[in-house]
Amino acid sequence: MKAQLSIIGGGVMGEAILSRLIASNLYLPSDVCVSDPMPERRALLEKKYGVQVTPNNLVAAAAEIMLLAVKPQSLNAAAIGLANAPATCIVSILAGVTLAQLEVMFPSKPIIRAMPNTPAQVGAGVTAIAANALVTAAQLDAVRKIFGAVGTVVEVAESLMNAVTGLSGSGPAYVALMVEAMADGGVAAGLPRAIAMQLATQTVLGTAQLLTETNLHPAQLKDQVTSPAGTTIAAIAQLEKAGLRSAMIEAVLAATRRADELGN
Ligand SMILES: NC(=O)c1ccc[n+]([C@@H]2O[C@H](COP(=O)([O-])OP(=O)(O)OC[C@H]3O[C@@H](n4cnc5c(N)ncnc54)[C@H](O)[C@@H]3O)[C@@H](O)[C@H]2O)c1
Ligand code: PRO
Repeated sequence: MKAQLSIIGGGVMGEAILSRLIASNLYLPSDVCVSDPMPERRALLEKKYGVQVTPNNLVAAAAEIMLLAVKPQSLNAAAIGLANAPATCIVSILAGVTLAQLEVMFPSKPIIRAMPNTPAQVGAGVTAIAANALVTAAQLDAVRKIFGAVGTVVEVAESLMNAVTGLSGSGPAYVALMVEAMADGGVAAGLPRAIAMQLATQTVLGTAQLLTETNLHPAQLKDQVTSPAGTTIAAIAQLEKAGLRSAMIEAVLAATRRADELGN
């Protein structure tokens, strides 16, 4: 059952990446093997995507690219026996786990550390990647294509990967919290829940699109919305009083520190 790509851990992120790789035809289902100890996960992934599945990581590891998608806390258990696995290139999406740690587990292997995020499920993710010195240009290109199928890809110095984790890796949760709170505000002001959710999500989506397409600085965008003595400045005064900006900065820093801890 030699596969071109193996995914060790078929959970939320493993499936998010898998689903887009199959949908975009980058890999045929028969070229992918997913390893997971949970029979229900294996059954679901086999049925939904037609990929090979196995409970045995070593079987899955006989692939050209091995994507590690287990929790950092499961890495030691998952890596047992994989050090001499024939996979040519190893890709890890584990928060906090460094290239140096992976190089101890997988000596003399080309390794790429990556940090995607959950909008990958709809092809709108962003993934940062950092490669060790043994990765060839062809391998880097193949891994860029994998993450390109789930969104945009940026290359960063490995020293910045925990900051990436704190910002874009965990970021979808911050935005989801904000959408939920904005919708709650709308409901408090009398809107039906479904309409409040539609207005909140489309406002976030549209604002992100506007910033991306126009290259406007966020402060310019804010000024365009904010009329003198109008509604927006009344809201902004409340957000500043509640320390929204400082809370967001501290949140990203806390997540970055937690990624540091997960790597220790
Ligand atoms: N969820 C996110 O937003 C996100 C974003 C970027 C990176 N990550 C990283 O991706 C990794 C996976 O996160 P997730 O949210 O998909 O977790 P998850 O718990 O949904 O998936 C992990 C999967 O690994 C399987 N597993 C456990 N032990 C295993 C073993 N020994 N061998 C093989 N498989 C095993 C589990 O059964 C589970 O299906 C984490 O390291 C996390 O840091 C997650
Ligand atoms: N989810 C993982 C965590 O919370 C890593 C980034 C997003 O640890």
